Amino acid sequence: MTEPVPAEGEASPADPHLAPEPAPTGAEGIAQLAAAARRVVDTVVHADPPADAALLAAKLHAIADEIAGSGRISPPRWDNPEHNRDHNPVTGAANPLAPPLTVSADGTGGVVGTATLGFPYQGPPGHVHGGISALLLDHVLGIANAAAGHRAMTAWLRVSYHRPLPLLTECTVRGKRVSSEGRKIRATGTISTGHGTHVSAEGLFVAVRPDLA
Ligand SMILES: CCCCCCCC(=O)SCCNC(=O)CCNC(=O)[C@H](O)C(C)(C)COP(=O)(O)OP(=O)(O)OC[C@H]1O[C@@H](n2cnc3c(N)ncnc32)[C@H](O)[C@@H]1OP(=O)(O)O
Repeated sequence: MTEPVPAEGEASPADPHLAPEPAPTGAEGIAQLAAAARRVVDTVVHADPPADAALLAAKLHAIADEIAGSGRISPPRWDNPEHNRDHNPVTGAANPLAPPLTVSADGTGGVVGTATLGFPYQGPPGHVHGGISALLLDHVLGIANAAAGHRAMTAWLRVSYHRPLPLLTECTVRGKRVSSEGRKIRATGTISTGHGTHVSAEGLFVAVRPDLA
């Protein structure tokens, strides 16, 4: 018996990017979609303009329409930490904009995460955009505060760029709450690689008012 031949444009069952396993549900399914979307973004940033760009764009729009057809989640709220965790632009597995950075406790009261940033995050050639470094630090300092029991918003963040942060190199992002005084919390953090510290930051965070939290 001959194998059915996929129609033109239809993925072959041997396509390595198709998951033949049981369909994932919930957060796992969204994370899988986000990972695929992240790969599309990375590929588009790299690509020479393909001859059939308009056709490919139409296919991507059709996929987006199909995904949108499954409905939209309700707006995020402070009291839904899972949503905030999964959808944020730094560690959010459900957010294609997130590298994503994976963060855990560092055993000394702070938090630590690692990520390897690719071309979508490029600023100076071959290096990470400074605004992206600030984003990573802002968020990781926020997680450090949350881990220390403070749900807080950034009032100010001072970022120092010591040396360019290379793309495609695993970097380590650390954050730690250093003090708190009433609702005001101070935290510091760094981004480093095997070559040392590339970026450091200190910030003032203000605990979310109880009527908003
Ligand atoms: C785990 C999840 C991690 C998520 C991390 C995400 C980090 C973020 O991106 S947060 C988003 C960016 N930040 C923002 O949008 C914040 C916008 N600003 C605000 O909402 C408010 O100005 C806010 C919350 C900072 C402070 O407002 P409010 O809650 O009314 O506090 P307020 O009474 O004005 O000030 C409290 C104290 O902080 C001080 N303060 C407030 N803002 C500042 C500031 N910018 N600089 C210095 N001090 C400040 C005040 O002087 C006051 O001090 P004191 O108690 O000694 O008199």
